[in-house]
Amino acid sequence: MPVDIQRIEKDQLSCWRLRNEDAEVIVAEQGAQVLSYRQGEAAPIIWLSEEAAFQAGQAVRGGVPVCWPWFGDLARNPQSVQDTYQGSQPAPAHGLVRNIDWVMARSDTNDHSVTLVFACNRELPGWPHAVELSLNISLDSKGLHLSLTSHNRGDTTIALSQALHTYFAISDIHQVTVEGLDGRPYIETLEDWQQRQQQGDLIFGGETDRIYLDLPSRLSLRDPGLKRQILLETRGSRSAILWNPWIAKAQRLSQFADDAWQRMLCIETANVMDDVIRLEPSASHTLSVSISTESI
Ligand SMILES: O=P(O)(O)OC[C@H]1O[C@H](O)[C@H](O)[C@@H](O)[C@@H]1O
Repeated sequence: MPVDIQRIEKDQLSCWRLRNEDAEVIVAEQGAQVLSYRQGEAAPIIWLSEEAAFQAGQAVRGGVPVCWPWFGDLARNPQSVQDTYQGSQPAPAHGLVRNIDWVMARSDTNDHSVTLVFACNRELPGWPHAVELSLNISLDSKGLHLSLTSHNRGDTTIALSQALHTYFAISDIHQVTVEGLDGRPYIETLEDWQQRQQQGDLIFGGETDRIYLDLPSRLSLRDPGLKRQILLETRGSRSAILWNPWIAKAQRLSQFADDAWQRMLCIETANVMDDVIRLEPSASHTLSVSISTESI
């Protein structure tokens, strides 16, 4: 089966389109952000907002933004992560790399798979640390594989939090279930960051913004409406954020239709809270997720 890599433009953003058999992935150089992933005529697997704007310097709503070298609000991170930022400007949410250009450093194709490697080795404002960052994006007959590697080239230990902030496309938020969380501790960020424990599978009945800890390597998103489950296999991660803005927050989000909360769910493969990374000099860490689907 032919595999194919093509450079395309989406408004102001330079992108790459990877195709393999009947699957297609589009990645923007800005942020090395996967924008979309679909297999054949089926509904997209990764969600991209119908109001997405492809503007330089602005993270695109949907796809897989890379959050690095911290996740979320820096002030909510462990002190060791907060201490790495020395900027005079307020620390931006989700770190420093999601709206700057990365470099497409390498591509590989063979009969069955296609891989792009993006690198981000720029100096980051307020973050004077020699950590090389790369994202490997690989499409094969099993699915889409993302691996984010941080390599400490400096001589001090650096603490990082991070996430592959994946937006999944779903039929209806009221009908989907996330399996693999039962019995796991989580932080309910909407109730004063209380620590709780998940009972059973996760279903959705309101705004959700939770940090799950101590996770197994496999989660699944069951979607009876689309007759499929999306499987996530992770490596180098024990934490994930489960996020859906629901009705009121949807109206405040940029590039987000008022009713889009019904059709998306973020499962963000992460290293946050007690799962942050301590990267010693010369050490590297890889955070990976493999995304595939099965019929149900
Ligand atoms: O609007 P953004 O900066 O892209 O953030 C979108 C969302 O990301 C994460 O999932 C956080 O847990 C949410 O609290 C946040 O609203």
